[in-house]
Amino acid sequence: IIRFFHNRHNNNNQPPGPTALPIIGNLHQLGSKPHSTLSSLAQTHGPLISLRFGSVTVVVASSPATVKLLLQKNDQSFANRPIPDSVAAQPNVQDTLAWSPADVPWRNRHRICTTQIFSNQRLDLLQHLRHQKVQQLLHHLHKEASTKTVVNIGELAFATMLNLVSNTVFSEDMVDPEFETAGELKDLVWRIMEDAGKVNLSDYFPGLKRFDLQGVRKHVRVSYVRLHEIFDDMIRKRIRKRESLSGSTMSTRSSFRETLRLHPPVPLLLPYIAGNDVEANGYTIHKGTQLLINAWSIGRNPEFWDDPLLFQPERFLRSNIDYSKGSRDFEYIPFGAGRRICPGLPLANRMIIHSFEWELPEGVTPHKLDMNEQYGITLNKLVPLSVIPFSV
Ligand code: HEM
Repeated sequence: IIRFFHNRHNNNNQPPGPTALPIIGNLHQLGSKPHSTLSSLAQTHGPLISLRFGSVTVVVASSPATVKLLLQKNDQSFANRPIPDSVAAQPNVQDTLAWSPADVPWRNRHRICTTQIFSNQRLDLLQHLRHQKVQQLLHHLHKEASTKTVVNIGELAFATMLNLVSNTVFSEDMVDPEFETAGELKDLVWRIMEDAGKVNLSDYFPGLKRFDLQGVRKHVRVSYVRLHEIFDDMIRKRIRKRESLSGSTMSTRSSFRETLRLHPPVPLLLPYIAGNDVEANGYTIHKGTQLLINAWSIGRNPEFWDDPLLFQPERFLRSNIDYSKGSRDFEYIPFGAGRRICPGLPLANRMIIHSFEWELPEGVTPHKLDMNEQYGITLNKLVPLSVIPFSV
C-alpha cells in the first residue's frame, strides 16, 4: 500500500498509459501475447506509454523515433538491464554478457565478441567447425527420425536460430505456390555452400597452397558473395517476369530478414533500466523505470512498411537500406539497437542451414500450418512445427 501511494506520488509527468489497479497494476491487461497487447495500447496512448507490472514501473517504446531517442541519443542512461528474479535465480548470471552491468569487464567482453569471435574473418575461418556441428545435429535428427518418425522442432529449438529457421524455411516458403521450383535453388545452394565449407581447399582448387589462409579466406568470402549475388539475380529475374510482387520469393537472405521482421524471436528485446531521469517526447522517464522496446510492433507498423502483414521478402531487395546491421532509422530492430545490440548478429546473419530435407507429416499441408505465436522471452510458435527429416 505504501508503494502504491509512493508510486502515485511519483507519477509526475510520466508518459501516458492505461489506468493501473492497486497492487497488480496493469498485469491483468497483458494477456497471453503482451507484445500484441502493448502494440494495441500504443495505438491508443502513443508511441511511449507507462504501465505498472505489479510494483514495477515500465515504459514501452513502440516507434522508431522513440527507440532512436532512447537507445541512441540517451544510450548512456539505458546502458543497463534489470535482472528478472527468474534469471537471477540461475547460477553465474553476473558473468553473462546479456545481464551483466555495462561496466568495464562487460565492455571488454563485448569488444572481444565483436573483434575476435564474431568478426567476418574469424567466422570464415571457423566455418568448417560449424559444418561439423550441423552434421552432428543432422545425425541426431536422423536417429530421432528412425525411432520416432516425427521430430518436434519446438522441443529441439535452441531458442532463436532454430525458431527462425523453422519459421522461414518451412512455414512461409512452403506457402509459396511456386515452392516446387525451389529444387534448382537448393542444388545451387548446396554446391556453393559445399565449396565454401571445404577445409582443405588445396585438394579442391588446384593452385591454392595448402596453408594459404589468405586464399582460403578470399575463396570463402567470394563464395558467400556469389551466393548472395545469385539469389539477388534470381529474384530480380522473377520480379521482371511477374510484375505483381505478391507471394514470397526464394531468396534465403531476404526470407530470413522478412521472417525477422514479422516474427522477431525476441519481440520486446531484453529489458533496459533507466540509470537517471530522462526527458522524452515531453515526458519524464524516472530513474529506475524499466524500458521495453516493442520490436514486434515496429516491424508491423504500416507507417514504415507497405502491407506490413504480408510476407514479402522482395521488400528488402527493393530497398537501398543496408539491413545487415539493423537500420539507421530504427524501423528494423530484430537484433536490438544501440550499445547493447546483439553481438551474435554476424553469426546469425550467415547461418544458412542448407543440409536439411524435410517433409510435413501426412495430412499436413503448408496452407494448414498454424502461424500463431506464443509469447516468451523468445517468441515461439503456438503449435510447434512437426517435420520429418530425410535424405541429407
Ligand atoms: C536470429 C538470431 C538472433 C536474434 C534475433 C537475436 C536477438 C537479440 C536481441 C533482440 C538482443 C537484445 C538486444 C537489445 O536489448 O537491444 C540480443 C542480445 C544478445 N544476443 Fe542475440 N540474437 C540472435 C542470435 C544470437 C547469437 C547467435 C548469439 C551468440 C552466439 C547471440 C548473443 C547475444 C548476446 C550475448 C546478447 C546480450 C548483449 C548485451 O546485452 O550486451 N545472439 N540478441
